[in-house]
Amino acid sequence: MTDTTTTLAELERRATSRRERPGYGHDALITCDRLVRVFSTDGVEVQALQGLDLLVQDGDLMALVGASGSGKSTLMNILAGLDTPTAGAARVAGCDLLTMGAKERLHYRRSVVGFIWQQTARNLLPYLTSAQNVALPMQLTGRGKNAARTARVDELLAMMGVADCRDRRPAQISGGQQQRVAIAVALANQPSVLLADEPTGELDSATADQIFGAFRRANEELGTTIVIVTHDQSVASEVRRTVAIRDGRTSTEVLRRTEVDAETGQESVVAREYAMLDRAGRLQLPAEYTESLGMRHRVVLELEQDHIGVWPDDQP
Ligand SMILES: Nc1ncnc2c1ncn2[C@@H]1O[C@H](COP(=O)(O)OP(=O)(O)OP(=O)(O)O)[C@@H](O)[C@H]1O
Repeated sequence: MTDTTTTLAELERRATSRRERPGYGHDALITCDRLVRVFSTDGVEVQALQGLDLLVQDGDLMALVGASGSGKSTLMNILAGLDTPTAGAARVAGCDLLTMGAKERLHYRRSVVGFIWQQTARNLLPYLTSAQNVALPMQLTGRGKNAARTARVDELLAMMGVADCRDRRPAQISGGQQQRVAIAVALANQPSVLLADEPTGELDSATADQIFGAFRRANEELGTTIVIVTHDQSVASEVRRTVAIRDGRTSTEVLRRTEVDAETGQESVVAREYAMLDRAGRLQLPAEYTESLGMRHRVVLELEQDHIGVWPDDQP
């Protein structure tokens, strides 16, 4: 009898502690929890996202990389509020991207996220000057009085290093300047998150560096969280965190930190690559590792004191 009571009490205690444990990503600005997106065309299903987990903290500046077709743009479209996932959960700055109604979605796209696309022409209205392009999002949301808006427009254009483009239309400025004006447009309504899909894809490397500098300033001076999809290795290696997507899931992550040499005082950036362990305990082993050891369908796992060993199948 006592045993049964103890067991029940213990079970209850465990259930309560599980219920009270903070949910996955409760303190993250962006939470993607087992995100799935299936596209069906002509009866053929493509699983663009296959249970993707991703957490981004407030104030992060991070890059997303991955082969063509791995699901990067699908994820960005969902985070931008332009597409809805098939299953899973996605939350950005407290907004639930699956259950949002039309009105909330409009507010989300105008004020919570800002986006910059690869095609410079997609970011700006061609018949408006840079200043008018930056002012437009504020006018649409009725934000601020005229004088305050003008001041913010000038402040953002100056921060992005394109104050001299103020009164020119997109066709009268370079592609790199257009992208920097586009960042100012995206920042106009003080979004929590900036999303950029290959923002330097159409530009040469010197111009790409300037664009990246503009993102860094937005991150450091305004505290805006920034997620950049890029193929550009130099951009990916500039950020503290690079997450790789493979087959619709996050697969590896590189974290970089600055170390100071105790003797010389010299600073150097140290990068470390991590494999992602998803919430179900799944781990994606790099193909080059498994191939080099001939690992295929089964592997042997052994729990050691401070690591888990993975060996090739020992059965004939
Ligand atoms: N609207 C759609 N209809 C059908 N399939 C789609 C659609 N959008 C994307 N896909 C498919 O989903 C998968 C992921 O595509 P996605 O565009 O997200 O990849 P990506 O990593 O952004 O690629 P890239 O680097 O080439 O832009 C691909 O197989 C793609 O063909």
